[in-house]
Amino acid sequence: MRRWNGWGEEHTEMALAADGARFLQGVLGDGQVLPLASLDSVIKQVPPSRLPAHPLTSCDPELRIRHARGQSLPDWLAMRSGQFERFPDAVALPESAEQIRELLAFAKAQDALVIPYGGGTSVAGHINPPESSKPVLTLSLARMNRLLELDTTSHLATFGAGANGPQVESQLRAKGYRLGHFPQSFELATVGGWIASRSSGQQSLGYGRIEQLFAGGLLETFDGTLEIKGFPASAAGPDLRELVLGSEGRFGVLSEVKMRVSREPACERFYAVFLPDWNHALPAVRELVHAKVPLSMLRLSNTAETTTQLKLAGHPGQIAWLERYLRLRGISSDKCMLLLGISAHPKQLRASLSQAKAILKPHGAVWTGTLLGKIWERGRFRFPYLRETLWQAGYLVDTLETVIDWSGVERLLGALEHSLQAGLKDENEPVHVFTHLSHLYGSGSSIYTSYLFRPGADYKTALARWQKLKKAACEAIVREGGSISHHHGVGRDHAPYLAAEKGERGMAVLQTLAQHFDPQGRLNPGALLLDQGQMQ
Ligand SMILES: Cc1cc2nc3c(=O)[nH]c(=O)nc-3n(C[C@H](O)[C@H](O)[C@H](O)COP(=O)(O)OP(=O)(O)OC[C@H]3O[C@@H](n4cnc5c(N)ncnc54)[C@H](O)[C@@H]3O)c2cc1C
Repeated sequence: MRRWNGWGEEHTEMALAADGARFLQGVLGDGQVLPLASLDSVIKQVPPSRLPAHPLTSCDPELRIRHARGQSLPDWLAMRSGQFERFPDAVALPESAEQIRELLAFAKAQDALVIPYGGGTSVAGHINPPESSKPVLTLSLARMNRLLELDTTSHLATFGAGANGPQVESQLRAKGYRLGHFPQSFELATVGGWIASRSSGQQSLGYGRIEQLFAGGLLETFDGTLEIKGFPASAAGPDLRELVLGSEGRFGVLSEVKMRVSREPACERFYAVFLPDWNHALPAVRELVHAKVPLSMLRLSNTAETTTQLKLAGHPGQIAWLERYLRLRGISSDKCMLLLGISAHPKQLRASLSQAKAILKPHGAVWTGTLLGKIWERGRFRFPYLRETLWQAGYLVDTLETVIDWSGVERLLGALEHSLQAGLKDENEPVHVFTHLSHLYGSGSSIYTSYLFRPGADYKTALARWQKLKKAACEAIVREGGSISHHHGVGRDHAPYLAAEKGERGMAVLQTLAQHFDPQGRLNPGALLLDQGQMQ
């Protein structure tokens, strides 16, 4: 059973090693555990639905609770305190495009708002019912999760847009294929949600971001179905796929999506490499991407993240042994860990490996084989469960991400980390901050920063601390010329910062598109674009 107030399956946990707990206590002080509201107490708060009964909708209070919030930190604070503020009035779980169209017609007739819902893993307030006098219908794609067609000649797979990561990959694997989109939220996030919020998977270096994987599909709108035909490439004017990518449920509901798939790789390995410090590590990874070495993943942790990861990993004996070995090889406390993935035929794997080794050697790299890579691979979708463990230990964790050209990476990273480290100085409260680069391009890189802090005495303090940190970090991103999101999307939390990136004319184009698809502003208002009330 999925947790109603947090991440993932109820009985899955990720332990925090004693060494890790001591480390956190050292950097942040004693944890502060906040009390949890019970599901029963929240069920009692759910108001009567403002929507009439419909055969395709349910007003069950628990279902409404389970679709009321995503996975951002303020969502967690709302769910755990029981202060949800708002719930959808009804939830629908359509099984076909026809039913989606019927539900859109119902919403129109009832003057209701509609929130398309994939896996509900948004970390930017995408799927939270907005404050409105109108009733809210949340439309979950969870039942539209099948592989509908696999064209093995063209390597194209058509899915129901509600298929989540395991459903996508297990149906493809049975036929020897792979999509290769592995966001950390893989367990719950859906292919429709990936497209609608421009997601990026951990192996985007090899498989591409979602925009490279999305070939076409069907968008159900108030005006009928928009069919986006997929071609390998086309010069026939602007590409309509771009209307859907990042549309965040504002223009319509994706019912079917056609994805570019590959054969399962014959061989896949993840290697851990250590570099002496950030000044050696950054040019090293830049050189790797500029040389276009066929790799499927690069993930470079800065010194603070490397230290934190090794402390939280458990196995202190093995880590001490690793650190002794690295010291002997000239790598000490400033070290940066690089995880490098290759997914290929064994011959290609050997060639990529030797090319990567030749490039990294002059930068002082020490290779430690595949053991740490295997540990990472086994736990890659379990890390989100650590958030639960940290909560229980009395610490909050959140992440921020952005992207910028290589010439700005160091500057933006420094400003972002500083904004967070200094963010609670007025309360004399420490914030533990660390960063990695995990989506690298010829022209630049994403920057992914995690920050841990204590909630304070109550939920109000916790939320105020988060708001302060988030604002400082978003302002630093905008000031330094980064994008407000590399892969989490805009949602409601980042919407105030979008205009800085798109400019006045760009925003006008997006508003016009929203107006075209949804003249009455029913589809997910407040996400992506600030709506009239919020702009005043
Ligand atoms: C622990 C954790 C780790 C994460 N790691 C990553 C990561 O590595 N990479 C990454 O890219 N993101 C990551 N995310 C963010 C999140 O998983 C992504 O934004 C994901 O793409 C959301 O997919 P979803 O199916 O859960 O969509 P939802 O959260 O349900 O919805 C997101 C947006 O898409 C719209 N939408 C959803 N389905 C449809 C549809 N069928 N038609 C039209 N609109 C639709 C919604 O209206 C909403 O605006 C992470 C989140 C968490 C909690």
